Amino acid sequence: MNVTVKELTYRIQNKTLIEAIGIEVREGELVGLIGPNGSGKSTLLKNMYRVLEPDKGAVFLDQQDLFRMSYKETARQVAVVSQETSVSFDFTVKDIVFMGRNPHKKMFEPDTGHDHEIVEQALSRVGLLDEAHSSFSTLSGGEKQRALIARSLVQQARFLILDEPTNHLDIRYQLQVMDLVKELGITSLAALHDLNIAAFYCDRLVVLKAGRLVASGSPEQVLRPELLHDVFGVSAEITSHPLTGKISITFLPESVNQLIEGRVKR
Ligand SMILES: Nc1ncnc2c1ncn2[C@@H]1O[C@H](COP(=O)(O)OP(=O)(O)OP(=O)(O)O)[C@@H](O)[C@H]1O
Repeated sequence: MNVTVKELTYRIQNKTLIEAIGIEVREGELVGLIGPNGSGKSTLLKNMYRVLEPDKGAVFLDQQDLFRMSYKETARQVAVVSQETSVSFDFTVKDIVFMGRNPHKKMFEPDTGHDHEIVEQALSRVGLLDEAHSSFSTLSGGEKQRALIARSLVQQARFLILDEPTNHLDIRYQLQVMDLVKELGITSLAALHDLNIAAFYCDRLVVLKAGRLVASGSPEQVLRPELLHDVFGVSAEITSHPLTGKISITFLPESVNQLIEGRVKR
């Protein structure tokens, strides 16, 4: 699925949180949405998964206008994995994953063997088959995210939105979740804070600053020291990693920066 965002603007109480954002996520791409705290990443994504209603602009899923679709149809096309993973009731992992079947069913329609098969396949794919009957709330953060990814798999959505999916996860689970997302190959847009992870996994990056799009392109094109300084207010050295060939960013704290400048002057 190709996703096109056109001139998306969202205001609240006369404050413009995102303004005229235009981005494209092409079939099978993983696009990273980066930007400092408060730059509008979650607001943009919430407009795209219809928790918020934009003031202006459009989103097209292939040729279909997202804002003209029913919510049920939207749920068949768009899956969301966000960082908020608490649930109010004591659901099992399997219950949570089963919820992904809802947009495909009528009210009170019983689950079929086909539904069970799809759910078990998804649990197996994310490595949680053994946890199927465990309580969701007892899972580790990484396992919860994997369960939510399994839910989006059974949803059979063609566009995956991830809002800081690796937040609060330790590095092993961060890599595991990103490996999984990459391996799925679903057209995906992910808000990410870790720029090295974004550089490693994403096909392209889009950068927000104060609600506006300020750059987009491959990680190599986007992650330049000048941009990091301008957008995040930090100094950084960018190298190409000898093993992975990917961009690697070393952030330089102000104290180190002063030391380097001092040496250069001497
Ligand atoms: N309901 C609201 N009313 C007023 N301002 C809001 C509201 N929701 C968000 N904001 C403001 O909009 C801006 C963008 O917030 P948003 O959560 O989209 O940023 P973000 O880039 O996802 O940030 P973070 O990286 O911290 O998660 C922030 O300044 C935030 O305070």
